[in-house]
Amino acid sequence: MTRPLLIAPSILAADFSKLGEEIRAVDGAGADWIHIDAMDGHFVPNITIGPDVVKALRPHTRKVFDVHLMIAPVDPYLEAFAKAGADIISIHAEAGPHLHRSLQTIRALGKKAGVVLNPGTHESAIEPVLDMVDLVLLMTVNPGFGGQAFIGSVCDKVRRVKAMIGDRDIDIEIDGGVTAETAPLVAAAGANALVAGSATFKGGPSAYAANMAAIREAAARAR
Ligand SMILES: O=C(CO)[C@@H](O)[C@H](O)COP(=O)(O)O
Repeated sequence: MTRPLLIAPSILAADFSKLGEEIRAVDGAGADWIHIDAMDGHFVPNITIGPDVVKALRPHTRKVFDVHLMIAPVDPYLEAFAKAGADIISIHAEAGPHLHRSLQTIRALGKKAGVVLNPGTHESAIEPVLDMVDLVLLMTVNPGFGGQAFIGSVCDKVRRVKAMIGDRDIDIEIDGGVTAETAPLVAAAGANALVAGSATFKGGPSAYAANMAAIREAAARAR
């Protein structure tokens, strides 16, 4: 079965002085999911969005809130992000301390669970938890900042993860440096959900629809 192609603008690249407006703009411009990056200044060298901001943004769209937690340890924050309105909560395999327990908690909170791998982490780290997740997110940059260069060597890992997943009902999402030029590489390798920050938000609101359409069309041609 071919999974639907999904475009998830990362609001890390949006204008933080008007995040609600920005979310409404990408919603209207064709975003499938809204990707929200929560960074703790410890697991990654940047601090961004917490659950109170997610809660404040929730009324601005009915689209799926795809929340990527770059937090270690993450367990103390799962409930707060769930209550704030996250639909998918993704956590890093590298963040620990107990990946299996954290995924159990996310599912027990009634949310979809995602597991994330940094570019330098082998996919064997997630094999034992594949039956507990709805999403595998493969980073194509080292996490912490938007606007970094795409790491193409991750494409081989996308292929291997796709094979490992088999017929399980799991989306493969890519995050970092996704553009109309790099999207075909990961789509051809088997990814179906594409996070795009800089490539969506460049040029301001009047460009968002065309920016996302360019990524979507380039990826679709490569599948
Ligand atoms: O999680 C992260 C970075 O850690 C990403 O979601 C970035 O925000 C993607 O930004 P672009 O590379 O698309 O600008």
